[in-house]
Amino acid sequence: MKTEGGSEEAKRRAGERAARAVEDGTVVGLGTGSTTAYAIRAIGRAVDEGLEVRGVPTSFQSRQLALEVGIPVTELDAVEGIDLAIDGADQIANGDGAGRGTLVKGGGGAHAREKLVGATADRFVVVADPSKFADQLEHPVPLEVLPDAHTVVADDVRELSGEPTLRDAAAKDGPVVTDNGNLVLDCDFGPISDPEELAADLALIPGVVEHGLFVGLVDAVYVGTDDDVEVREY
Ligand SMILES: O=C[C@H](O)[C@H](O)[C@H](O)COP(=O)(O)O
Repeated sequence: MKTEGGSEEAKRRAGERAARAVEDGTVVGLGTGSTTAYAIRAIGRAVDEGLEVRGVPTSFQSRQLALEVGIPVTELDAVEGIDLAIDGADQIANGDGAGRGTLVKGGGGAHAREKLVGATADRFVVVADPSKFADQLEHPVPLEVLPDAHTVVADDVRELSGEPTLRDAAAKDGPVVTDNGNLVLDCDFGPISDPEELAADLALIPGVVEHGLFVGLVDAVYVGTDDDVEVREY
């Protein structure tokens, strides 16, 4: 479930700036989405100029793009670690209190692999435009769920005062099916006062493969605007 984003110029600046942080001889996590795509293309150009990297894609989309631009791709279980992961976000908490730097991800349904790769990385950098920030998270939280679990998970979400919606596919009848063969429930909890507590509650629901709240994972956010990039360390 995607919300309206910022300008392409802002996304491009954020993505290309993050790509400059990729060092020679490293393994880089390749996130998913329109902002990260600018980073992947920039890494591809650097590879053309001699940069040696291996990319661990987080989705079919990022793998396809990496292959298209010439980044050698590998898998998480074929590397000893990830030096840097670059990824986008659907919403970022910028308040000073609990939950600062917490993300909602999964607008493209890729958050399970994105969390795995981001959590594995020595440094996890998010690329975004200013429209992604909020004082308090309120973006619906995507849950990747086992296909036959969607009704019971939806009931559990309602018990947590959330409103679940099975994500429909745009160019196919029926629901979105993730790269892992699962379904997605977009769960509206309204303003989320305690993201850490909600993340813990969601993680305990049987049938939930992964939820889209990223708590305590991000190291920095590169915020692109139409004429600059601000780096916010967390
Ligand atoms: O599943 C998709 C991801 O979490 C994306 O990183 C997120 O939706 C942000 O994408 P975009 O940069 O296109 O706004």
